[in-house]
Amino acid sequence: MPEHYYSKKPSSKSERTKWDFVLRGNNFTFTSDYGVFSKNEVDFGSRLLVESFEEPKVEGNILDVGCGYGPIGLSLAKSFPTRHVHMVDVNQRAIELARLNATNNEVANVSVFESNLFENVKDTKYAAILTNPPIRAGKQVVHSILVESYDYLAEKGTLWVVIQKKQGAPSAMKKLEEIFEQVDVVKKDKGYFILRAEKFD
Ligand SMILES: C[S@@+](CC[C@H](N)C(=O)[O-])C[C@H]1O[C@@H](n2cnc3c(N)ncnc32)[C@H](O)[C@@H]1O
Repeated sequence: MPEHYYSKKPSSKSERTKWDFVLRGNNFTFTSDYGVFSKNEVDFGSRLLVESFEEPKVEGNILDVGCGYGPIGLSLAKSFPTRHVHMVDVNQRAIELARLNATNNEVANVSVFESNLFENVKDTKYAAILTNPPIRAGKQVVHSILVESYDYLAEKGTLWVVIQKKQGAPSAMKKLEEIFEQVDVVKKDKGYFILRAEKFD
């Protein structure tokens, strides 16, 4: 069986790497590894997503779906210290690294837990949900994240998605428009789209 970054228990050898990266004006030292998405630097799409993100108008926690080693959730937790950020992933190696990165970067307002999609997510009133979705897991998984997010958002809560045009941005946009009251492309850069969907009721 080929190894994927979205395996529950990656079997690839472990060889951690550590590097510095600035997100939203804050310095981070990240540890990543084989068997997780983006081993050597923060993915361009993830960076575009966090740099485009605007603080939600409503009270509430923030959720990062498919957190990997943690760049999205940790950068938002650092930017918005009064909010709590939940970070979930199906990949146990990613969860372990996200926890380590939270500790090493002194980010305390996060909870990192294992979840297949929203399976273990209990909060249903998130102010914002962000995702750089697992394209390689298939369109069904990606669209499940988009569709199910609606039920986990507070009224006026927003879903933020980064997706490349060639990897399905137009169909993701169409799917979001079927469910959300307001959907916008807030940024386009190098073929990456940042989609923002708002729930009104
Ligand atoms: C494109 S990567 C983004 C990782 C990380 N957010 C980043 O910016 O580097 C997508 C992530 O989704 C996770 N994933 C895949 N299938 C999932 C599922 N069914 N439920 C939760 N997470 C999943 C993968 O393990 C991977 O970490």
